[in-house]
Amino acid sequence: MTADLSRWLWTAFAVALWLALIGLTVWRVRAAAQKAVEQARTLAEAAGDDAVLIAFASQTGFGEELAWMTARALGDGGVGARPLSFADLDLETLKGARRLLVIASTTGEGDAPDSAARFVRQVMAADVDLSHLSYGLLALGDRSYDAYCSFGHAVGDWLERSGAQTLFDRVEVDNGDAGAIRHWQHQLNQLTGATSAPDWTPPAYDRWRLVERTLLNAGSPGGEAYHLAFEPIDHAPEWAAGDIAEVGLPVRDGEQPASREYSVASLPSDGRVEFCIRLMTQPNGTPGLASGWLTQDAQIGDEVAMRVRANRSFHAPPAEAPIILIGNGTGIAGLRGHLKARAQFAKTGGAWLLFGERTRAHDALYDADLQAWLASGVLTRLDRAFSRDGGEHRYVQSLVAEHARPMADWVDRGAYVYVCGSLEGMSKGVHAALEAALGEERLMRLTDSGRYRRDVY
Ligand SMILES: Cc1cc2nc3c(=O)[nH]c(=O)nc-3n(C[C@H](O)[C@H](O)[C@H](O)COP(=O)(O)O)c2cc1C
Repeated sequence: MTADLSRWLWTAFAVALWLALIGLTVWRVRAAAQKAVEQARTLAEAAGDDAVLIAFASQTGFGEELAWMTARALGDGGVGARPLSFADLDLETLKGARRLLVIASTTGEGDAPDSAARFVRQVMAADVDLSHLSYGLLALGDRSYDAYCSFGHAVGDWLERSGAQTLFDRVEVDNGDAGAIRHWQHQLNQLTGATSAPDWTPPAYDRWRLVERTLLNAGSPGGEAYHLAFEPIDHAPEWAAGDIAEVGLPVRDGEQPASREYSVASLPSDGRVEFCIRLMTQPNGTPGLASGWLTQDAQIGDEVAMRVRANRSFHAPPAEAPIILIGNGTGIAGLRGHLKARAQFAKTGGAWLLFGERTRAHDALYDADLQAWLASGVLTRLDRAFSRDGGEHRYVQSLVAEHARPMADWVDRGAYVYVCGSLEGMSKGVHAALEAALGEERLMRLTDSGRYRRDVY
């Protein structure tokens, strides 16, 4: 065999292997999505007319997960259940139900999750008679926010005004508190008559190993941002771009700190979970509990308890649709996951990234990846704003305003808009800039149809 022929054969073999890997990944993602749909259909079919309607409004997937656990618990107790997102909930469905369980998270500053925006505008604004309905309410929130559980309470107050009867007192869950969730489960047992249903155990963490930690922004005027990578020890779970990882922290001063959530910046085909984490500082100058541990104290090779959880409202749009990705700082993590996912398709509808950070010299996070994706056509367009490079402070929202025309064109061509990053520093400004660029009405329609999605913190 000549050297040329053998080189050709090796290249053909490598390309075939690469295509097979892509095919396998696409098949796996489709199979997982199909399984979720089938599960929903089976539950709904088994539910019958007297099913308990479980309406969930979730921004980052926790409420949705609890909705499915609730449906399973009712099913195990012999009571049919039908989980339904607020995105698909209408008055007719409520009129047709006799018993309703609402699982409602609060996001933003006391706001409804995006999936519930249409319901709030169109259904909750009206005076309706729901006196035939009995309901229970699980309100998810976090006491560190001023408007604690306020969307859950808004739904509860509206149901009261509409004449619905309570099945039991509202249950509030502060930051995933296990005790409150157990209380909800006991209320479910009352509904099913079960006496011995096991408590929902806290979700099992998998064992992962920290294998890489790289400082991404040496010399930056901002806080240090790190790229971290973890490899699974026992088994490799499946997940999709947009998903979130929940990290269990070690016990500190005899107390178990609440877990922390991070957007996953990699795909299962990478064989590792990757994050982009900023080292936070507390008001007294000491490092943040979770970010300090992950970026400073944990050593390469250390074991970390973690589970990856679905964040369906930030999953990818169809590959053939254009996507506009908007973010700042460590928000690049979730967006990088989406670009990696797009890179697995031979043909896509195009991707445009608008990103904001402090300096071009030190904070052009994942620049090598972005340049490679620009060169390969995965990324169609890249616009970055660096706020500390001198002159006027330009942020990512400034980019949205500057490029309002092409942005509207992309949306006309069916683009989805994904926003990932800080709530305070970015998402409110980006929202206002999008409203100005696209018009309030159009942005509302995008939200209602699931084409405007946010993963902000
Ligand atoms: C960006 C952001 C804003 C939030 N705002 C509030 C709030 O105003 N009031 C509140 O009680 N909880 C707030 N929370 C806490 C969430 O309601 C809580 O984490 C909940 O468990 C999330 O559930 P989900 O995953 O179903 O969206 C906020 C969380 C995030 C990430």
